[in-house]
This record gives sequence, C-alpha cells and structure tokens, in this order.
Amino acid sequence: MKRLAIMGVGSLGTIMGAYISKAGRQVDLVDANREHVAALNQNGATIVGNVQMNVPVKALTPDQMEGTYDIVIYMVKQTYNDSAFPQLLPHVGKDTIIVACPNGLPEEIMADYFGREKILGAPVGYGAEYIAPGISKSTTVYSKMFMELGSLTGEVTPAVTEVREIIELMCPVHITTNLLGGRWSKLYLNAAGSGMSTVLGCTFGEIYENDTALNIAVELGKECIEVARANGATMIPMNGMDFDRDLYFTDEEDKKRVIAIWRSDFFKAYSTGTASMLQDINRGAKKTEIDAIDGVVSQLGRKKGVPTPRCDKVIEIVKRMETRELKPGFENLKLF
Ligand SMILES: NC(=O)C1=CN([C@@H]2O[C@H](COP(=O)(O)OP(=O)(O)OC[C@H]3O[C@@H](n4cnc5c(N)ncnc54)[C@H](OP(=O)(O)O)[C@@H]3O)[C@@H](O)[C@H]2O)C=CC1
Ligand SMILES: CC(C)(CO)C(=O)C(=O)O
Repeated sequence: MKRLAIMGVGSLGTIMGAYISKAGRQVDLVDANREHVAALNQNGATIVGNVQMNVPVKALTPDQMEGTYDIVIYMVKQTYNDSAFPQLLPHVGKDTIIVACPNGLPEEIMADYFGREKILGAPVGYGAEYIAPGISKSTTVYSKMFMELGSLTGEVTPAVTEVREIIELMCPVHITTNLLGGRWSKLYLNAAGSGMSTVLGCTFGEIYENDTALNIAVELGKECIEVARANGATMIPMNGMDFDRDLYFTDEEDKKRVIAIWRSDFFKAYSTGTASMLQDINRGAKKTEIDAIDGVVSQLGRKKGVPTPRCDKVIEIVKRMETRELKPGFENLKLF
C-alpha cells in the first residue's frame, strides 16, 4: 500500500482525513498545531455542521514525519509555505506526488520548489471551518462537495487516476485537462466571495442578501474574468457553473442577470460558510492569504494593463485588518 499523508489538517484537511481514514485507507494527518494533533489522536477527527462523524485517525507533527511518502495532499495555507516546504522536502522521494490544494495559483510555486513532475493541482470545491482542537465544521452541503484535479501538462497520468480514487473516498472529483482554467474559476469564488466575506465579516449567504455588497462582489468577479482572459486562461465550468460565460456582464442591465445567478443554487451551497481569510482574522492571525487571492488577480491584471480597482480596495482593507486598524464588518462598505 502506498504511503499517504495530508499535510496541513486544519479546517479542510481534518474532514478529508476523516473520510479517507473511515474508508479504511492508511493516511498520516500532519499538522503544526500540537494541540490539534494531540486531540485528533486522543479523540479522533470530529466533523460537525453539514456532515457529522467521529473517526479514529493517526496524526503527527511535521518533525515526527519519517521516510518518504508516495502521495502528499498539501493543505497548508500559502502564508506558511516558507516553513512547510522545507519540512516536507526530506520526505519527498524521486517518485513522490504532491497534490496542491491551497487557494490561489499554488502549482507554479510548488513546482519551482519540489520539481514540476511531482505536482498535481486540486482546486477545492468544499468549505470548512476549524472549530477547536480535533474538530472541524463542514460548511458545504454534502451533495455539493467536489474537488477538481489535474496535472500541469493536462495529461491524465496514472498518478491523476490514483489520487482521484483516494479523494473520491470523500467526494466527487472532476478531472480537468485545463487545471489553470480550474484555478481561475476557483479564484473567481475566492477573490469575489471570500474577499467580501472577509471585508464584511459575514457568511457568503449574508453577501447575497445585501444589494450593495453583492454589487461589489459581482464587480470583483468581473475583474477576475477580465484578468483570466488577458492572461490566456480559459475558465472551466465547475459543478455546472460556467464562470466566463454566465458571470461576465457588459452593462447595468446585464449585471442584474449575474446578481440573480449569485442568488441561485450554485452559490447557495456556500451560504452558511465564511471565508478562510475571515477565520484567520477572527483568530488573531497577522497574515491572511489575501496576496495569494485578490493579490494575484490585481498583480496579473497590472502586468496586462487590466484595471482591478475593486480587488485593490479589498486588498487594502484586508491588509488594514491584518494590522488591526480595521475590523471586519458591514461598515467597511463605505470604504468602496
Ligand atoms: N476553509 C475553506 O473553506 C477552504 C480553504 N481553502 C484553501 O485551502 C487551504 C487550507 O485552508 P484551511 O483548511 O481553511 O486552513 P487551516 O488554517 O484551517 O488549516 C491549515 C493547517 O495547516 C497547519 N500548518 C501550518 N503550518 C504547517 C506546517 N508547516 N506543517 C503542517 N501543517 C501546518 C495549520 O496550523 P496552525 O493553525 O497552527 O497554523 C492549520 O492547522 C488554504 O489555502 C485555503 O485558502 C480552499 C477551499 C475552502
Ligand atoms: C469559497 C470557499 C469556501 C469555496 O470552497 C473557499 O475556497 C474559501 O473560503 O477559501
């Protein structure tokens, strides 16, 4: 049996680790949070929210990893790459496959560090929230959970098929031959939805209910589509949503159509969730993934001469939250 690890078992990884372990597959859950690791070993992985279960798991801290792994599912936030990459490197062998799950565009960064041939990408299509040591909350209804999966070349290699079988112990996996397009579709959700959830300190559902907030969100999304197009990426449909075709608008009338889509089933699946960047702010973190999310849209927009005023504003506000100059809240709407 191949050696499998999930590195970074916080909100998302606890849930994936629970499903894989429940199916009887050996998996090491590796996390830097010692209290969380101790609770996972002592009490099992406890999942609450839209999915409820308690599953015995094997958890360890990065310094307790031994030997090399065949497959590592990487779920550490991009803010911790600098410490996590060197900890993982000694456990990466010649044929190790590393599955990049963070939001943003993590594959090229990981390919530069670990080697291109080792990297697969898996944009995550479910939401989660870390509750307490050993406990994670699933914030996406189970029937809407999914993951995308692809290689950097677009080839469906045996490794892609093998990783798919493992992740499908949790939820459906859509194999894509256009991983970059998948990344940009996910960036749409994050730059717009997660950006606004963080700025306003609210659930995704509360964005949909507020006309001003939703107006800004769809404009953030439009900037994302324009930057993706300018960078030659063709966004792929996800769970039936064709981002490039259905969420682009040309005038105020057309914008109403996009707003109606944001209030329909695809987005409703995320209603009770909050952005992982907001969770970071709320637990006192000094750094969020804003540079890896709205920051990437803004930076790549600048390179191609595409203006991104909404993204730039979200970045400014979230950075002011990181220094505690601002708090998440609907009063931040007046800053736009
Ligand atoms: N939560 C969500 O709904 C979604 C998140 N994502 C993306 O997935 C990624 C993971 O998100 P999420 O699960 O929310 O993040 P969490 O912060 O909840 O989990 C990441 C875990 O990694 C741990 N960690 C930090 N450094 C290391 C290290 N060197 N080695 C091992 N573990 C380490 C963290 O510990 P500590 O807490 O001590 O820092 C934490 O427990 C992010 O890029 C996020 O944007 C994608 C889709 C949805
Ligand atoms: C929007 C969501 C929940 C989608 O999975 C997400 O990626 C995040 O909050 O980071």
